[in-house]
Amino acid sequence: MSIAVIGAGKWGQALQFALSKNVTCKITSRQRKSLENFVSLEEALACEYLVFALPAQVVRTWLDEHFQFLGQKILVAAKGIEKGSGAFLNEIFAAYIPEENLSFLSGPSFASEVMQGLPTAVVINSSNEGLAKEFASFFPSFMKTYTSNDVIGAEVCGAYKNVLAIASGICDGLKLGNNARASLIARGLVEMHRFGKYFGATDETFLGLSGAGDLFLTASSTLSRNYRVGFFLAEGKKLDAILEALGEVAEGVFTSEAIFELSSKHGIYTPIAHEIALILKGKNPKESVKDLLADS
Ligand SMILES: NC(=O)c1ccc[n+]([C@@H]2O[C@H](COP(=O)([O-])OP(=O)(O)OC[C@H]3O[C@@H](n4cnc5c(N)ncnc54)[C@H](O)[C@@H]3O)[C@@H](O)[C@H]2O)c1
Ligand SMILES: O=P(O)(O)OC[C@H](O)CO
Repeated sequence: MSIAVIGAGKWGQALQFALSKNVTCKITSRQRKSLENFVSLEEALACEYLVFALPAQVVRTWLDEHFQFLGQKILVAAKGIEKGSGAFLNEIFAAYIPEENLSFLSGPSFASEVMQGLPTAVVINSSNEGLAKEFASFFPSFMKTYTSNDVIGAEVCGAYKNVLAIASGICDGLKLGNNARASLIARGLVEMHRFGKYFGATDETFLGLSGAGDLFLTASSTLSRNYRVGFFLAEGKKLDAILEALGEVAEGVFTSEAIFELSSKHGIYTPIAHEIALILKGKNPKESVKDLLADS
């Protein structure tokens, strides 16, 4: 078997590190990097299994410009909803790859901890159970892999938790306390569930690794890029400067806009995500806190 990771950012490198414990895992990116088994894009695309670790917002353009379906089996490792279109990643990939060849990775998984070989549990989500189990079998013993067929639920959880992590960072940046952060995360889980159910997600996904697990992780740690964006926004730093200094993607910044658009279009009650979208457009975080506390 042959497998390659597309994208050599933090997550792509972490996934190659993990997968290389069990199999020879190639990696490629637009800029050549001095990584073991770094290969050309052509060589990567010729592999039987591909793991996509690109930022969600560039996926459609990347597929348009580079991808040719040769029967590859795909594991999408990105988390996000495309702004502008409001498209989920499974919808974007479905235009290029048959559903039975598609799977999606979710769950509480900081790249930096995977790179240390620390215990991690993830979920591989696909309508094709056999494919999910194939990819699950490639992961090393320190990464416990579960499988699920709730692709929509996993996608909503992975994307929405990033927006809630920004909210949690804002809460801590404003020094509102542990009570406030716990309430925010709990209400955020309810809101994420409401949003996911609208699009056909399954209830238990939100109580598992993809939902509560990834939300608790990301909303409670400075290891999260999204949490750090929120924290620095609360301190009055400008978003552009925060992202420049971060040097890595914070998907919640873009997914926030996508959720705002989808919720407005479909009439879904998502007050926390709504306020985060407004804050990212310049609203004072302290005003948002007042509005959320005053909200029914
Ligand atoms: N870092 C983590 O802990 C982690 C864990 C789970 C999931 N993810 C998800 O994985 C995805 C990637 O995150 P990351 O942490 O690797 O981000 P990153 O910022 O570390 O790396 C992103 C990589 O994508 C490349 N890239 C950006 N635009 C591109 C384009 N147009 N064409 C080709 N390559 C492009 C960049 O050069 C960079 O190497 C995100 O959706 C993220 O939410 C990250
Ligand atoms: O650093 P973040 O906020 O993008 O979170 C990384 C992973 O999604 C955690 O599961």
